[in-house]
Amino acid sequence: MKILVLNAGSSSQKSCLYYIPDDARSQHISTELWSASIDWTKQEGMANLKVESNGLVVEETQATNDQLAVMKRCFETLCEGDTAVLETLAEVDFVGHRIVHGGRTYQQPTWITEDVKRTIEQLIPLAPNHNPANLEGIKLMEKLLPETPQVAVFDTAFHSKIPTTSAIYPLPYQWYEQGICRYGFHGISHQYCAEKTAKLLNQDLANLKLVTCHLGNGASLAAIKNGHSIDTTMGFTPLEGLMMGTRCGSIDPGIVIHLLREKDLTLDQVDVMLNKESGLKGLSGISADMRSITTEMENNDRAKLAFETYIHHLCRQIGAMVASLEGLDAIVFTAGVGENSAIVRQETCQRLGYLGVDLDVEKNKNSPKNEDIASNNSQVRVLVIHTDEDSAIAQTVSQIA
Ligand SMILES: Nc1ncnc2c1ncn2[C@@H]1O[C@H](COP(=O)(O)OP(=O)(O)O)[C@@H](O)[C@H]1O
Ligand SMILES: CC(=O)OP(=O)(O)O
Ligand SMILES: [Mg+2]
Repeated sequence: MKILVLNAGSSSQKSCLYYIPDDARSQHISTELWSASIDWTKQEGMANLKVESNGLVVEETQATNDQLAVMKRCFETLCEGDTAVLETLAEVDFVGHRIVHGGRTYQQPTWITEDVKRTIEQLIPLAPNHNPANLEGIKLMEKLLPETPQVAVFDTAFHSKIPTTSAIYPLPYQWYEQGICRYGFHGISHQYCAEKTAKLLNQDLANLKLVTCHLGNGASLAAIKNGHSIDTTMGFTPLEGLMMGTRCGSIDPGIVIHLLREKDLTLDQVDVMLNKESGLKGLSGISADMRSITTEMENNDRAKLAFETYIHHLCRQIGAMVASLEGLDAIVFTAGVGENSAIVRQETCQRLGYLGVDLDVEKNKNSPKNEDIASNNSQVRVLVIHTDEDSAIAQTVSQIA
């Protein structure tokens, strides 16, 4: 079967077409026929489209703010030009979507119906940077592939069984009953990385205590014990936890009350500030992109401050996850920053020496994918894993199809 996967992140739209032989569904075998990514962040009003298939890499830059038009163009390349791998789009058997917020309603992969779309829409206030793009993706696919069944795979699902003490906020209990609780995100990635880690270490996932660090534009940690998420840094929305590209992560909620009450900021202004103008971008005044921060920090104090604060928050919250796990066998780095920034891993691991973490600095320098980069003496393994949320979604779809 051929499965098209759509994964809308806060800074990018990634899509992949997989072929999974019918007799190999349970064996986690898939072939990637085509992949595309759209980067919305390179320059205001510009979208960068990169398509890979047939051994080619084709890049296009579109000068537009019309995200739907860029997405349409992206899917045209499945059937047109040198990157074509299909005669017609109708050859796609199923479409799988990463849906960021599933709330309490959806904790399993789910066939997309009008009800499912309505719930995704109702959850927009809880994931304003993601659920709208997810819904757009579903609607576009309904137009392009009206006969093709679509499946929603939820980023919240993996965390849906975390213990109540991790899930509940110490607010009046009625709010918990009304669904104000920790949902956690990046679950597809955290679960994929945990399974991959167990394979790479040749150990049973049931015996491992892991902290998975998903450091992309959005960033979160998960504490994984016996293969289950038992704690995570993102919460009711993808705003809590680590300092991120443009999001502040955890701050004193009193600041929000103060800004609204004393500083005459409107609710929308505070929302934009916390979600889009904070984090690396807010502190540095330069960029949300870790590449620019690490390049600039040699000569720029604010870039250096942004970097050091990022590492401080990361290490502090890794400590919190280790406390929840009551131990640690491995730390896993993944996603854009986690996979590619040697300096982020090095600075982090250096500060975690007290936990018995000892990095092989030479191995770390090359950012090897799917490898253990801890020294032989390290009491804790350190892995860099290329998160393949998309193939994980395709596998999930193939198992329910
Ligand atoms: N070589 C690199 N060094 C440091 N950071 C990088 C590198 N490549 C990508 N990144 C970071 O990864 C981020 C994107 O991560 P990604 O996981 O693709 O994000 P998302 O899915 O949230 O859109 C970019 O904002 C950039 O900061
Ligand atoms: C949930 C979330 O923050 O996702 P992303 O990192 O893809 O923006
Ligand atoms: Mg992502």
